[in-house]
Amino acid sequence: MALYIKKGRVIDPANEIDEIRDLKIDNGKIVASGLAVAEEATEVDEVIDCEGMLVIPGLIDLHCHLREPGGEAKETIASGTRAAARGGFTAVSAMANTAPVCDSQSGVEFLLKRAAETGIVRVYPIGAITKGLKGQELAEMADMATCGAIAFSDDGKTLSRSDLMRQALQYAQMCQRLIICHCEDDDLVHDGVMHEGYWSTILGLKGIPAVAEDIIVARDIQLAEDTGSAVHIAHVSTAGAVELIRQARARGVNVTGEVCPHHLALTDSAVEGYNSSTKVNPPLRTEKDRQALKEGLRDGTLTILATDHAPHTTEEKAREYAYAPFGISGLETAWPLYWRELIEEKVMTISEMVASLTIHPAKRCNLPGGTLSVGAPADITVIDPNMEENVSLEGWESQGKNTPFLGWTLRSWPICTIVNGQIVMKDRKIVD
Ligand SMILES: NC(=O)N[C@@H](CC(=O)O)C(=O)O
Ligand SMILES: [Zn+2]
Ligand SMILES: [Zn+2]
Repeated sequence: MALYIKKGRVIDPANEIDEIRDLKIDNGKIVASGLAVAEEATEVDEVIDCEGMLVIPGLIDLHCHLREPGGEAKETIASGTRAAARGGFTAVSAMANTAPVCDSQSGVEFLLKRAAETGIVRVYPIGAITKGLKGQELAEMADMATCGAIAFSDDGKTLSRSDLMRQALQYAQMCQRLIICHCEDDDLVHDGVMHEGYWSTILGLKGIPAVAEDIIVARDIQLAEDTGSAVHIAHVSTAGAVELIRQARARGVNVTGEVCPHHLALTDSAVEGYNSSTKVNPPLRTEKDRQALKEGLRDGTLTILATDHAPHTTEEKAREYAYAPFGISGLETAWPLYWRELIEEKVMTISEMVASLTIHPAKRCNLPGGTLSVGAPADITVIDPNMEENVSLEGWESQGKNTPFLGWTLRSWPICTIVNGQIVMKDRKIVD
């Protein structure tokens, strides 16, 4: 039995395709792509009529937190990958800040094994840079790379010691892996809980200055330049960081940066009301920063869109603002938020936005997928660009209900997610 995707607007940036086409899927692969391919379908085949829909490569999230092992009350690989599928993602990479930390071969193997047993989208492990994320001793990076770690990051924490970051960059280059940097100077962050500025003063909350981010972004760029290694800046949130990345790229440093939906859609004014769902690392910044992120995406300084999906329990987020954990549950609202901020605001073309969620992250980490080429794995997402939906917890798959977007009416939603030729989400519901 084959699966046909009929008459969708196929957008495949890697192949410079943007036209109405059919796709044929068989044995987990795209086997044909063209104008009247679906006409050969017989009764035994399945045909999805996609008139008026966008058919794009499955979305790839380079930055999410699945919490398993150790944080199963917040999320599991099962619930997190269901949230991913509902959000149109066919692959996610899982950060290492679990308990225990994913800092060894057994950690990577555990993740891959659990993902094979319970995950419904592809899961790629990111190994820790330092043992236990403690920032004191390098983890066994080469071992982890051999058994499947696609990149290394101490995300959740800044690696303060520049000597270790330098060594990590050298090792990562040897094992042809990317270092992903969480950039916040710990001393400047201190016990801040939101962006330092007008709103932190008004609200009486301790601030995190923008320069806390800029300073570490500058350091990591300098270290990447010094070692000739590749570096990727996670969750870029400040105008200063965008400018540093722009200048570094112009002089040939191998640096990329990613942007998260919440930093595009919200500013620090959203903290008014003390909704702890707005508490995130790095914090929501100012309008000037938000516009700088958009300009960075527009001019190609920032090439990757990621969610930084960071689920927490309702109990933890119910604490007072200062004591609630940082993080936003982002997989299920990412696409329509990007759409609102980047397409409706005419920052990027649809094809450019799709590239930032597919071929760019795939290429950066040497992952399969990211295209709709004949012969490629059939990881495909179908989007209804006109569907309007209110963000609500009805049908929400992530265990983390910590979203600041409840009640927002958003347009353009994923309606079908196909992983390796299998339909895992249809009509906004997981196919069990
Ligand atoms: N982004 C967040 O606010 N939180 C992340 C950690 C991180 O991405 O730095 C988490 O693990 O909860
Ligand atoms: Zn981080
Ligand atoms: Zn993160």
